[in-house]
Amino acid sequence: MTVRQEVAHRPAPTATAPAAVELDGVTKAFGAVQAVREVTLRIEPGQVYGVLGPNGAGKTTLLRILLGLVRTDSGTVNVLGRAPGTPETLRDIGALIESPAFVPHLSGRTNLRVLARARGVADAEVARVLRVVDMQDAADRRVNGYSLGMRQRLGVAAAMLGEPSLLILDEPTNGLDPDGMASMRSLIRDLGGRVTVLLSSHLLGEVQEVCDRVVVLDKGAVVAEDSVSALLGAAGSRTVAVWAHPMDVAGDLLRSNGAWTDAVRAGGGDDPHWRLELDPGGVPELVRALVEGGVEVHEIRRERRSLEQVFFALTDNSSGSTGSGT
Ligand SMILES: Nc1ncnc2c1ncn2[C@@H]1O[C@H](COP(=O)(O)OP(=O)(O)OP(=O)(O)O)[C@@H](O)[C@H]1O
Repeated sequence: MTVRQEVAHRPAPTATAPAAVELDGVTKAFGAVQAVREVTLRIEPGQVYGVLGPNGAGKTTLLRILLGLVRTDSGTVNVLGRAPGTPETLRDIGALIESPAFVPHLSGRTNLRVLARARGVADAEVARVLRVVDMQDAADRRVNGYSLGMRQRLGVAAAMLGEPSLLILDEPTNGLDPDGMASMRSLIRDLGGRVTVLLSSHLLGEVQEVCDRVVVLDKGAVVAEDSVSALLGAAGSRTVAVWAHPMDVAGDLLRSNGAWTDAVRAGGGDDPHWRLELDPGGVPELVRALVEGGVEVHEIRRERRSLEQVFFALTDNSSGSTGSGT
């Protein structure tokens, strides 16, 4: 059974459903450190929502605020239509913050049973969440023999006990190998749509692949909040690649025009083309100039920027503290 089928009995959120998370002007300082500054955002039910930012940007503080673990200085916080941190609110939230703690000499299944009982969740839930994270086969082995990836999956299973409608995952692929990352990504993607998933990550490739929407924080403040596709589109690159024949004639024409003197030859011998900076409105003029100069234009393609490039441009952080995740 797929994750989709496992959670299918939960009705899909409707357009009129209240926000899963709503923050308005939220601010938090630790002494002189302004960890969160005037953050306003809304997360719709069923979204897979990413919180991105360089080290110290305020990601963990934000997640802790949602769990009621940190009290804000000002602003309003609404989680699943309620105040954060109350027993009713927490009952409907599953969280995986840092590495999950399990009793090492007990099996995965027994660990989940202990947690289920402590939370007043029916035993049958254990089998369900094990199926969702595809851990049935390893469920009766001791946790101390699990790989890191298996522990993380068990952590997600634990967070899902009792069918919370909001899952908060802090760096869910932290320390996983590429296989573990891929299966965690597909698990998160499958959960989206039915459950609201809020995840923080340094791994931009991961966020680009799994999230519907992201907020980018820098020094506690929101520097962007949008769908991943809009962020990539809005920050669209000015760089275009031009395939034309003959190449040399095209190059002479480009370089003789004051607007395109930055054109450089790229692609090596196999795939020669010209690369240059060009605004979208400049394409017709470029094509006209080439064709009038006797050049055949085979293709013009605008380069897509990766979320990583957008992120660095937004946060002015090119120190490499954030990996590409791929
Ligand atoms: N309990 C605390 N006491 C004092 N300062 C804190 C506390 N918690 C966080 N901070 C500070 O607030 C700022 C934001 O920290 P936070 O952990 O939220 O960032 P982050 O984006 O999660 O960073 P990282 O990616 O490194 O985990 C940092 O400057 C941090 O040192």
